[in-house]
This record gives sequence, structure tokens and C-alpha cells, in this order.
Amino acid sequence: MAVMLILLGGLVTWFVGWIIYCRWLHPYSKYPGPFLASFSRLWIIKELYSGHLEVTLKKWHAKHGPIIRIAENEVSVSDSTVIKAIYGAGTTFTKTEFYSAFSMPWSRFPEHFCNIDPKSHGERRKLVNHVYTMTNVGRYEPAIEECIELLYQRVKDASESGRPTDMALWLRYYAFDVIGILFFSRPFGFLETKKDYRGWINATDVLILFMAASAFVPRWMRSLVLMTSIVVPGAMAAVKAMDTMSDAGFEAVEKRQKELEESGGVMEKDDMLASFFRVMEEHGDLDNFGPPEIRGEIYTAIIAGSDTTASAITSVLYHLTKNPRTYWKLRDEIDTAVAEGRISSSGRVRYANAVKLPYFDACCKEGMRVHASLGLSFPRYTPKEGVELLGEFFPPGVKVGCNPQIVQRDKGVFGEDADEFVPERWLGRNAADLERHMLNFGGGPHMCLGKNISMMEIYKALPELIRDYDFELVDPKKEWTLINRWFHQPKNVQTIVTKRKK
Ligand code: HEM
Repeated sequence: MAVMLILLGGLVTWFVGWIIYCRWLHPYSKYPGPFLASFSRLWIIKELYSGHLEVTLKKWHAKHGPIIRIAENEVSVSDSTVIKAIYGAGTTFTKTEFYSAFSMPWSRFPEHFCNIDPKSHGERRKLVNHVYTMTNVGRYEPAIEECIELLYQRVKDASESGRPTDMALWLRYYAFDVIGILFFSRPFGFLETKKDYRGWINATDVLILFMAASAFVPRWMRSLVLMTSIVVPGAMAAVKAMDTMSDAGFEAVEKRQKELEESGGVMEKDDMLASFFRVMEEHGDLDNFGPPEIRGEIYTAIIAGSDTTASAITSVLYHLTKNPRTYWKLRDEIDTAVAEGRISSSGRVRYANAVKLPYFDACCKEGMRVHASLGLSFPRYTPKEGVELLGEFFPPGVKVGCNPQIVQRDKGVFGEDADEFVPERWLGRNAADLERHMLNFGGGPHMCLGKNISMMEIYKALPELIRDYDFELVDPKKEWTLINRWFHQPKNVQTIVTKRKK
């Protein structure tokens, strides 16, 4: 009993001391923020659960200024002029252990996204950078077109049925299938079967809250947080589905190795997987790039590249349909380009031609600005000598971060109408400057590796669909449903699709 009392007393003293330290002595004690955040990470977890962290955070910034304390050792900065310093080329800020939570137990090296050691990250990324360049991704344009054909069929079905259809879901299926065709030489089958292949989408929806929450707690608590997911109905099935996602890369590598053996070492398929096999051939022994690393590339692409891309395309289409003025202006641009032979009048639209449509390009940028695919701050440690930001000194080793959903709506840079969907802002003379204040794809050493894949997916699909079909929201007055649990996902965008008369 006495031991228990001593332990309890010790715990209470520690807790009181911790609160006093956090609220009055910590370098961040001077910054405003929610009470729970001033001594814990509970505020973030609570907001993750609500699915609308960016809404609450925006209110805090609007009321209390550009620096808000979101956890005992972390602030969010809403002023987009700091992006270059924190995330730009040559930055000395480093990723925090938040990222290591997403690393897979079978990895020999943390995947690029999870690698928080700048030296190792730079070395590992150098091995594969060329696989993700637009020149290499461009080689797979015909493969992406196979998925566009499948998407086109689903849109056609919707127009023929005359019933509302959920474009958010079809675009999600499309984005997953593109990863399938690029990395496995075949779409996974989402669009073909009109089903959630192996339950991956459901698994992500069920588990993302726990995966994100586990990244915010200390390492020793991560497994505990993940285990709490068992209270959610269907969690076990979701965990099993997630396992099949992680195994998919393993299966793909094994299958390709077997095919290579059978063909006497001739690589018969030409896809991203083949590119990684070439990296393995060249660097395998020298740089430890083998099957587990290829598996890591594939797993990251499925997890980091599907929902993010789907969210971006859905945002562009949703905001166009929500703002008919922009929709009609874009439709005119596409029709004129068809009439002048700058894009094809039927069949697939070439990426090289789509990017040359100025208003369309502006609509895509604006769709990704008003809606960021990732909706939490990207946390970084301040450099070892400390740093000055916005006239404030930040000591070494504290966490700062910008949330793309907040900084991309910074009125100081994007103007008083920053909350509105106004593609025209990208046609002005200051467009290049606006670009520097975007964080949707990250920046500098951690700039999204799959950006070119996503650009190809987005820019190829939409002009063709709008050329041949009209899209209208079932209820244009209703806002879309968004859930932000790291992936900032649109749901249930009910749309009426009509075949255009030509
Ligand atoms: C519209 C679609 C996408 C968006 C908005 C997006 C966004 C981002 C962002 C913001 C980061 C940096 C995160 C940070 O610094 O904290 C990132 C990194 C990354 N993304 Fe993407 N992503 C997209 C598509 C893809 C695709 C298709 C792939 C792969 C096929 C991919 C793979 C990666 C990888 C590997 C990293 C880590 C890069 C590094 O740290 O070296 N992403 N992405």
C-alpha cells in the first residue's frame, strides 16, 4: 500500500511539474493555442478524431496570429513566407519522428517518406530519383491511358443510367488502378470490377485515424495506439486487408523474378517495376538496393500515391462544378482547342497537349490550392543553431510545421479571396511567386517523389472527360463532405453526368 502511495505521489508530482514546465517555462509557452495542446498531444488526437483539424486550426490562426502552439513542443505557422526556409532546397530543418511511424517492419532502410536522417535519405533517394522524372513517367503514358479508358467506361455508364454517381469514388478507383498498371503492369481491378479491390479503400478509411494518431505519440506508445483500433467494428478485417497491401509489393517482386528466370533474364514488361529491377541490377550489391527496397517503393506508391491523387482530381472537378462560371470557361477552352486541333477530338488527350491549356492548368493548380490532399502540418525540427522566423527566435530542436491547407489560403499572399476557387489568379504575372507559396507536394529535399505520376493522371483524365461529358453536382448548394485524418479526403460527391451533344 505504502509503495502504491509513493508511486502515485511521484506520478502526481511529475505531472504537476510537467504542466508547470510546459505552460510557463517551455520556449513555446509564450505562444497561444488550445489548452490541451499546451502540455500534451491530446488536442491533435482529439482533432484527428473529429476529422476537421484544419477547420479548428484556421480559427485559431485567424484569432491569435501566425504562430499557434498545437502540442507541448510543436507550433503551426500559417504565414506561407516561411515555407522556403522550413521546406525549401538547402533547408537545415529535419523531419521529426512523426514520419518514422509509417515505416514498415520489413524495411532494411526507412522508405523515403519515413527516412528522417537527411544523409541516408539523400543517398537512398538518389538511387531512384530518375525513375520518377517526367521523362521516365512519360514512357508509361499509354499504360495510364488504359486506366483512363476504364474510367471513361464508368462515366459512360453513369451518363447512360441518368442516375447520380459518386465521382469521388470513381476517381479514387482510378488513382489506385494507375498505381497498379505502373508498378504491376496491370490495373488492380477497381474500375473493371467496380469494387474495392482486396478491401484496401475500406482498410485505409478504417485505420488511417489510428495510423496518424500513432505517429503523434511517443514511440513507446505507438503499438498501444494501433491496438486501440480493435474497438472499431471491422478493424481486424481492415488490418488483414492492409497486410495484403503490404504483401502486394512482395508478390509483385517475386512474380517478376520468376518471369525473368523463365525468359532467360530478358525483361519482357516495361513498367516502373522494370525500372526498379534495373536499379537493382546496377546498384544492388553496391548500395543495398534489393527486393525489400523495391517492395518499399511499391508500398509507398500505393499508400502515398492513390488517395492523395484521387483527392486532388476530385477537388478540381468538384470546384469546377460548384463554380459553373469556371466550368463553362474551361469547357470553352477545351472546345476551342479541339476545333483548332490542339487536342484530339476523340480518344485520349496527350499530356503534352493538356498542360498547354492555360485555363485548365490554372484550374488544376487552384483545385490543389484550395484543397490540399494532406491536411496536417508537416513537422520539422529547427536546426541545431536555432533559427529566426517571422521575427521570433526558435531554439534548436523544437518542432515547427506548416499545414498546406492553412498556408495555401494565406490571404497575405493569395489575396482576400484566398478561400475562393479563382483559377484566374494563376494567369496573372505573379503566378510564379504564388507557386513558391504552395506546399501541396511538399518541397526541397522531401518534395513528393510521385508528383509527375499524379500530374500525368490529373492532366490527362479531365480534359477528355469534360470534352465528352457534362458534369453537374446533384445539389450545387451543398458543400462536399471532407474528412481530414492526414489524408484529406472528399467523400460522396454526387454528380449527374450527361453525354455532350456535338
Ligand atoms: C496529388 C498527389 C500527391 C500529393 C498531393 C502528394 C503530396 C506529398 C507531400 C506533401 C509530400 C511531402 C511530405 C512532407 O514533406 O512531409 C510527399 C512526399 C512523398 N510522396 Fe507524394 N503526393 C502525391 C502523390 C504521390 C505519388 C503518386 C507517389 C508515388 C508513386 C508519391 C510518393 C511520395 C514519396 C515517396 C514521398 C516522400 C519523398 C521524400 O521525403 O523524399 N506521392 N507527397
